[in-house]
Amino acid sequence: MADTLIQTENLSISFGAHKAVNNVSISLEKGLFTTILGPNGAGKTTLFNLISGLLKPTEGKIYFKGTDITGLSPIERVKMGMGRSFQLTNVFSRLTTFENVRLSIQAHQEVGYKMFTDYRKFKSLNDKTHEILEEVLLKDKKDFLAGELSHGEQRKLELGMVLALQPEVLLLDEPTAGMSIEEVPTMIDILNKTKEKGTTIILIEHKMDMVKALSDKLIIIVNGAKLVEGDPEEVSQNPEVLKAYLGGGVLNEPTT
Ligand SMILES: Nc1ncnc2c1ncn2[C@@H]1O[C@H](COP(=O)(O)OP(=O)(O)OP(=O)(O)O)[C@@H](O)[C@H]1O
Repeated sequence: MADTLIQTENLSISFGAHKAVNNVSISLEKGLFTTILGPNGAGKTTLFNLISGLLKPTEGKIYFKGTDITGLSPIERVKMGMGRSFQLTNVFSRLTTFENVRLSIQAHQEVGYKMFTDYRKFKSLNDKTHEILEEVLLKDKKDFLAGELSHGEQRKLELGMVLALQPEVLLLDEPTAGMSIEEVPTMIDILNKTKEKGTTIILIEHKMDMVKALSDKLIIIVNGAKLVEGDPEEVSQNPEVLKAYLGGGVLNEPTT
C-alpha cells in the first residue's frame, strides 16, 4: 500500500446556504495518478482550492505527509511541496517562454538579481530552465514571447512553471481545457513522463480518453460529496457512479 501524501478529513465548505464541498474524506497516495471526476458544479475545483489553501474549510482538516496544514497559506503549502497550476494567470505574456520558467525557478530558489554576478548560479539556473522546457516540449519556443504562444503551448508553459517549483505533488485542474484535440496527446505524454519521474499527480478532468490513459485511481464527487474512490475499472462499473452519470454513457465515451 502506497504512503498517503494528502489526506482530507470530513472537509466541508459552505457558500451561504450552499454546501459546495460536503464532508469529504479522501486519501491521495504517493506516486499514484489520481483523477477527480464529477458532473459540472460538483465541487471539484472548490476541493482543489481547499487543498491548495486558497479557501479555508468551514469544517474538517487537511493533512500533508501527516502534518495538519489546514491553517497554512497557499505559499506555505507550495514551500512544503504542493504545486498547483492556475489557469494561465501566472504566465507573463510579455516575457519569453524561457524567462517565464527561469523566473519561476528563481522564485522557488529565492535567488535575487545578485545571481547575475555569480556565473555558476546563473549557469545552473539556465540549465534547469532548458531541462524543464524540454520536459514540457517547448524547447523550440524558448525565445517566443509567452503572449505569442498558442493556447495549448501556454498551458504547457504554465505546467513548466509549476514543475519549476519542484513539487512533490501536482494539482492540475483541466490542463487541456481550451486545447485543440491534436494537442491533447502531447499533454498526456508530458504528464506520463512527469509521473514516471516520481511526481504524484492529482487531476481534475472531463476528457475520458485522457482519464483512462493516465489514472491509477478515480475519485467521484457528486453534489459536493464523495460518491466512491478506487481502481478506475471498478469505479467505472459501480452502479451508483453509472446512475450519477445519467445512464452510464459518460464514463464509456471519449468526450470533449
Ligand atoms: N466563491 C464561491 N462563492 C459562491 N459559490 C461558489 C464559489 N465557488 C464555487 N461555488 C459554487 O460551488 C459549486 C461547486 O463549484 P466548483 O467550481 O467547485 O465545481 P466543479 O465540480 O469544479 O465544476 P466544473 O466541472 O464545471 O468546473 C457550484 O455550485 C459553484 O457555483
